[in-house]
Amino acid sequence: MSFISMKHLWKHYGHKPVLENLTLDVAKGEFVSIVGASGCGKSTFFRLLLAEEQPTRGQLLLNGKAWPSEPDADRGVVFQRYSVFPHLTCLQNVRVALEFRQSPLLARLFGGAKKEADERAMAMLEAVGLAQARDRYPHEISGGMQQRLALAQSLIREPEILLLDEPFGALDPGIRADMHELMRGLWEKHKFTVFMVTHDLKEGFALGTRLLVFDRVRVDPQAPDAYGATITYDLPVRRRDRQTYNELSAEVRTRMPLSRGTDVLEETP
Ligand SMILES: Nc1ncnc2c1ncn2[C@@H]1O[C@H](COP(=O)(O)OP(=O)(O)OP(=O)(O)O)[C@@H](O)[C@H]1O
Repeated sequence: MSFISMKHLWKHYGHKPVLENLTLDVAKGEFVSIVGASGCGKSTFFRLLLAEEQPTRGQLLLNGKAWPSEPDADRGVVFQRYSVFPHLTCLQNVRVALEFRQSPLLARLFGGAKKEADERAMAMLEAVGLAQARDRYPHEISGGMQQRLALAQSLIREPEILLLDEPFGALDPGIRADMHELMRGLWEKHKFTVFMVTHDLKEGFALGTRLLVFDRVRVDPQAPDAYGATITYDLPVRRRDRQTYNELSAEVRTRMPLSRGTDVLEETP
């Protein structure tokens, strides 16, 4: 039995299919990179995984059981744009994620529970390299540091499934490389299952154990909304040599219209 299983999954908005006939099995601990042209339904796919939306048809199973019907802490998400609270320090930003979980009504902890939450939040800040910034506010730290903070906020809740929606897309290349290293280390340590949308194929190959390509296989120019996207490529990715990487990149490139970031295929990840 797979950890996550989709069978003939469809998602319509009104009469318009956005995703059609997705069938996919994902094992626990996989790192699934997702690429696809703009507007082909990647965010919609995430909303299904977060249970913010329900499939129109088909099955979505977690450990063989019906998918949870509401968002919960088992699925964390990190977006491209910094989603941290501007009025809270780094430490408070991470602690509040625990407070929301443990005290959903007040989002406040007191006494021993608060001390313990502070210790855990501090350990998480250390894990993402932000220990020195504990008392600084988001506007006082860089974009890369804010993304580290957003990651810490998600990870403190120990999600089983982590959804990354172009998490490094707004960062400079040098900072992205550091973030990749951090992400890989956290994933190897915590073993959560990751889905990461990226427009950068190289990033998808560098971090993923698997690469999915979303694309529309059926297109009717007279009725542009008649068909949705599906998974057209599902490639295993391992640390490979340059030749294999280039072959895989070329395969994906034939399936996916060129979009932002796909011009970085010449180097080995
Ligand atoms: N709530 C909604 N109601 C109606 N249509 C929607 C809704 N959400 C998304 N869509 C449509 O579904 C399609 C897929 O949108 P989605 O945001 O999932 O694509 P995407 O692949 O994430 O795009 P991008 O890469 O640009 O972020 C688009 O045509 C969008 O207009």
